[in-house]
Amino acid sequence: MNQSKEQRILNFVLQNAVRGDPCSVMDAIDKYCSQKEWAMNVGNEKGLILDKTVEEINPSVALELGTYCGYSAVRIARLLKAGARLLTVEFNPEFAAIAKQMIEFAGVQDKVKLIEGPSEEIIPQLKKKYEVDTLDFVFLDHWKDRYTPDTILLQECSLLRKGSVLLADNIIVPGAPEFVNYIRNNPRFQCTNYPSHLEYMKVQDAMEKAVFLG
Ligand SMILES: O=C(c1ccccc1)c1ccc(O)c(O)c1[N+](=O)[O-]
Ligand SMILES: [Mg+2]
Repeated sequence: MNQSKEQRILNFVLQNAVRGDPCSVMDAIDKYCSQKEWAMNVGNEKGLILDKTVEEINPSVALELGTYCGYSAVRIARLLKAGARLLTVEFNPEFAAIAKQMIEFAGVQDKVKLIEGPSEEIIPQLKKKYEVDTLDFVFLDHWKDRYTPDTILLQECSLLRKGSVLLADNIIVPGAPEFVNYIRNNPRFQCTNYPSHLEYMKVQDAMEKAVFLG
């Protein structure tokens, strides 16, 4: 049966990266997706914004919405301190299966909990089922029309605390205009925009950071 693009990305990583070396995994994905087949990984340019945000926060508990092939999960997990953890949520079972292998090959599986299912079902389970008190960092990179309802749901579930940081990908392309309107006009968030480019393309994109003020 024809392989999926995501399987071809994983195969390229398995053949070209170094097991247990997260940076080699990120580099292999970026090389394949810039030279062979475009894919919706956050990429290196926006990835550096993600890195700086994670390093500033040094989170104990981080949440990612939208795992895809695991590129940003590997990127985030490699920066986490001992004992810190990333919960990453993926709705698509095929993507989740690829991401699981990618995370394990990169050697960051002990820091990452991959949860398969819709974000609107998983978020209300985080406290009791996944033993989360509050989230220090949330990376939003899933369906763009879920950014706003899931941000509201995080608040309703008391998962944000004063200083919790949200970072949202794709503010321009594909775009999340409803989320931008919601978050920038909400007095409970302090927002910062980071202009960048769509992964592997010369197309304007941006990330939005939103600090929860409590
Ligand atoms: O929505 C798409 C998309 C739309 C159409 C075709 C391919 C991808 C997309 C594009 C770039 C992203 O960085 C990203 O996170 C996504 N996404 O689905 O979450
Ligand atoms: Mg994205």
